[in-house]
Amino acid sequence: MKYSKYHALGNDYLVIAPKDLAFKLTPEKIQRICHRNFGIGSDGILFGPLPSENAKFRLRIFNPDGSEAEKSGNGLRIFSRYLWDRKLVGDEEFDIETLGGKVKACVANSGNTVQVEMGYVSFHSDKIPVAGHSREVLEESITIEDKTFTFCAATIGNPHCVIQMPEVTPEIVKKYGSQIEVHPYFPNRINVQFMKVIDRGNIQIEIWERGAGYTLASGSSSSAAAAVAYHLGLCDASIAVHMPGGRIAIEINNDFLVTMTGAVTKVAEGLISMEIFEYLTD
Ligand SMILES: N[C@H](CCC[C@H](N)C(=O)O)C(=O)O
Repeated sequence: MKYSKYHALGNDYLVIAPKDLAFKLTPEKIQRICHRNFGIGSDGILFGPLPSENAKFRLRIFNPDGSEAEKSGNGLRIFSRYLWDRKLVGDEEFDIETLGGKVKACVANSGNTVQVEMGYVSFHSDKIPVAGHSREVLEESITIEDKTFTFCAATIGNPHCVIQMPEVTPEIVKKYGSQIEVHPYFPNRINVQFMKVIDRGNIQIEIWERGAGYTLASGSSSSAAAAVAYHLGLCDASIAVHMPGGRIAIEINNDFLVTMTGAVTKVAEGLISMEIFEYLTD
């Protein structure tokens, strides 16, 4: 079965087109395809283009644990580049329907840069969701083991927990991220970012993704963390988000409409052998 592999600042995805699908994409098969040793290896699968009633294309996004995500910023940049590589789009703006809403995308710089209008960020508990009474989730407390953190929560279609720290490291996000991801506060689980505000135009984040674990970059995490920093008055409306895999440019308007611009790199095209699914029950 054909696939294309791309990465966006080290957050890598496989694109599988419905026309090439040779079997039902079950969670077990997705886990196997994404496995770094027993499969191709990736931070997720982008399944599309699918038909849509209200956009030019529709995209389904799967995490390596087999769960489906409402949105993926890096995934949307990669999918946009895939469409451009196949001449299904040119340099014009086009829209893509996702589970977490419709976005607008545009490919530039000979396919190496993609801009996506990601949608509006909300901090409201009912939309994220976060357990408890209806409110904006800003500067609340969460205790994991011996540590109590102050966090803000946001959604840009998918949910995010943003924790501001004076310094951030991979170690801290790997130590606490997996427990925050599945904390009872978050009925749909949650993506986690530890954020350092460098100055009014720059933040640094370390990321633990829902359904994927530690990743080198994340577009929706960049959007959510930047929106939190802006909402808290710590940053201006144009923010560079620095991650281990590289940098994403975020623009936020007064209504918290977020536009993300970042790189995409093509890695490979290939064929998935059915042998990798041996011993799977479904
Ligand atoms: N794991 C995320 C989806 C992928 C997000 C990330 N790769 C991005 O670039 O936004 C979730 O379950 O919401």
